[in-house]
Amino acid sequence: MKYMILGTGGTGGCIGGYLAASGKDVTFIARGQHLKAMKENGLLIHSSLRGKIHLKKVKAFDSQETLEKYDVIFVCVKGYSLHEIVPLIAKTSHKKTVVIPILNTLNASEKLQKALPGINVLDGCIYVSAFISTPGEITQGIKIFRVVFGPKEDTDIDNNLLLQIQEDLLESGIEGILSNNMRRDIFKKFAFTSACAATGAYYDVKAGEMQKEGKYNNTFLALLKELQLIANALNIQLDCDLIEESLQILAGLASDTTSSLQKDMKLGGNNEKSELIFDIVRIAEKYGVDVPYYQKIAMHFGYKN
Ligand SMILES: NC(=O)C1=CN([C@@H]2O[C@H](COP(=O)(O)OP(=O)(O)OC[C@H]3O[C@@H](n4cnc5c(N)ncnc54)[C@H](OP(=O)(O)O)[C@@H]3O)[C@@H](O)[C@H]2O)C=CC1
Ligand SMILES: CC(C)(CO)C(=O)C(=O)O
Repeated sequence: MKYMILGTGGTGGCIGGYLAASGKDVTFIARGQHLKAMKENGLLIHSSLRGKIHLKKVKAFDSQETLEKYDVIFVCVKGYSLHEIVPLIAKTSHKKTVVIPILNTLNASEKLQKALPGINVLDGCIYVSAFISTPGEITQGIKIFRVVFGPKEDTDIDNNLLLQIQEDLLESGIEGILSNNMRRDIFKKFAFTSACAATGAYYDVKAGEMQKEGKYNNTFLALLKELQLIANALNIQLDCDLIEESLQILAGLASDTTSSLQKDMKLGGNNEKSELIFDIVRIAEKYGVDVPYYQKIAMHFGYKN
């Protein structure tokens, strides 16, 4: 099975790095200094789970260089880069290729499917904390590494292929979960990240501050309560207590963790505030749900209705 990692950043570097380290056929798509470093020295992952993973030689290309077709494409770019990678997916897919977006957004899969009719786009999400620490190197910071994926409702995808992907993930040391309710699972993962990233970015605090009782933790909880109302409005049946589950994930983060939203805001370029914060306000407006905490944070970051 041939895997392509479309976007070798924090998430893609970890998925592809683990798969390649266990002998799977992986091609990495990257660009800039990071790609240059990978071509010269391979990929180095500093992992809290596995120690150092050093792949001395990797198949790394930019989006123009790769001409092959792949069986599985993990889409691991930020929400704001999604539109630019569509031609590459179209070029590198065959009839049975499955595309698995793992982004922290509620509708990445729908957007891709709309732009790529005839290609099998699954739903996916990821539990990991990782970032490019220097070109060619990824730092992975928590002990959870889980990829949840599955077909969208009412689609017909070869189940053996999905089971094979799950087996490959498990063999590589990634907790691969094949789900038959991705609407629920994406919302659960999104909810944690959205509340965590919105709180962290608004107050400019690290996970350790949010873990303690007090103002930051209260905001995190208030956002989660609003997300529960959004889930109700969208008719998403959660199989857990959103607050309990999110508190558990928060407790597992290293105290110096900041979300990728916060990191991107500090860098001053593009960021995912539209997907992670504004989208909730948009949904709330559409369904008439009261979300004062999201509203306040969205306005602070420039949301205009
Ligand atoms: N990092 C984390 O811990 C987690 C992230 N997520 C989510 O996963 C998604 C991916 O995040 P993350 O891995 O952090 O993102 P990163 O920014 O670390 O990685 C994405 C990489 O893809 C590259 N890229 C984008 N477009 C192209 C292109 N056309 N050709 C080649 N390379 C390209 C980017 O390059 P460039 O920088 O030049 O744009 C970047 O290196 C986001 O939705 C995020 O919210 C979910 C859970 C945890
Ligand atoms: C888990 C968390 C909040 C931190 O890495 C994340 O998902 C992100 O960075 O987007």
